[in-house]
Amino acid sequence: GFTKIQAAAHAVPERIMTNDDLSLIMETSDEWIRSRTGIRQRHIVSENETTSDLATEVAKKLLEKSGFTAESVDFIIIATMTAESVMPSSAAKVQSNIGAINAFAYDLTAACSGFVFALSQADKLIGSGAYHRGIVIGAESMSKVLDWSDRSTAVLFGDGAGGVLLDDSGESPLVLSEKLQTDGSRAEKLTCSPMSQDFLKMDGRAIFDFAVRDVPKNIVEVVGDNEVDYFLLHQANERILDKMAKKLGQPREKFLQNLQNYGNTSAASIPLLLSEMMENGTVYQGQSLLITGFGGGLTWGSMLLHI
Ligand SMILES: O=C(O)C1CCN(c2ccc(-c3cc(CO)ccc3Cl)cn2)CC1
Repeated sequence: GFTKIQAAAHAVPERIMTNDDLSLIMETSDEWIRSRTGIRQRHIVSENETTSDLATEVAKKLLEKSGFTAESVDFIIIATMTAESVMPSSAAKVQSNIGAINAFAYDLTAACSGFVFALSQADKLIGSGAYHRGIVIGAESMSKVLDWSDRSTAVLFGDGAGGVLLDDSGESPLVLSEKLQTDGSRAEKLTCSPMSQDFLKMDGRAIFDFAVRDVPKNIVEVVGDNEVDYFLLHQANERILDKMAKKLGQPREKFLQNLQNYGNTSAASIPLLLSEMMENGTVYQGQSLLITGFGGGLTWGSMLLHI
């Protein structure tokens, strides 16, 4: 059968940092952050909490919600740019933590497009008939890779994880169309290399322009003349969502948003939004959703899903 989303789940660290909390440790203000980004607060991992811990929490919730056993899972893909170790991968740790003894597991890095790239791959693993059930998670502890002395980026990001459990029980295609893109020639505009002590750096103007110029073209191509119930875009900035809605000639309320509560959680932002919106009944089976990631690489990509 076709790929089907059997469950969605999310997990965020307990600790909350408000904009006012940030204004105590750096030259910023709640007014500036809210007016320029829409963000009001973000969740921050504790000292010994890792990306794998967040991903493990999501995986356990997915098994609980779906009722499937860990032994029945064939693969685990974690989209992350903040794995606490390269080897072993976060996915391998999650595999062990949940006892998914029959699953192969790997991490995928595509920055804020990671979840979309991973979901596309998972859809093909299942669509090929080679595998039947899998877990795809976006998980980040961005607070561990930020330059906390750079107020232009430190206020934008947050920690969290979200994911989906997929299997091959679908009666009709999940993915109606998709387009994944990369432009490595603009790689220097958004970088992060913790290994060489280089924390997150961003040319905000260049990335903002990239989001407003290149991403809408990708969305138009993927949507075609299909109806879309909701657009679940990477939760980077509220003003970008405003501009996207205008550029695409779609009602702003179709562009779901929770960045006010979590900040930009990179690869976790789309699955975190999807999980919350399914939990509160905004999103439900039978709807057409457009998911779009965009960020470092530069990478960007959309998938039109009939869930
Ligand atoms: O208004 C201002 O002065 C500033 C102008 C710059 N801003 C930006 C710029 C870029 C991003 C961003 C980041 C990523 C990385 O995940 C991906 C996608 C985007 Cl569009 C977020 N905020 C903040 C407000």
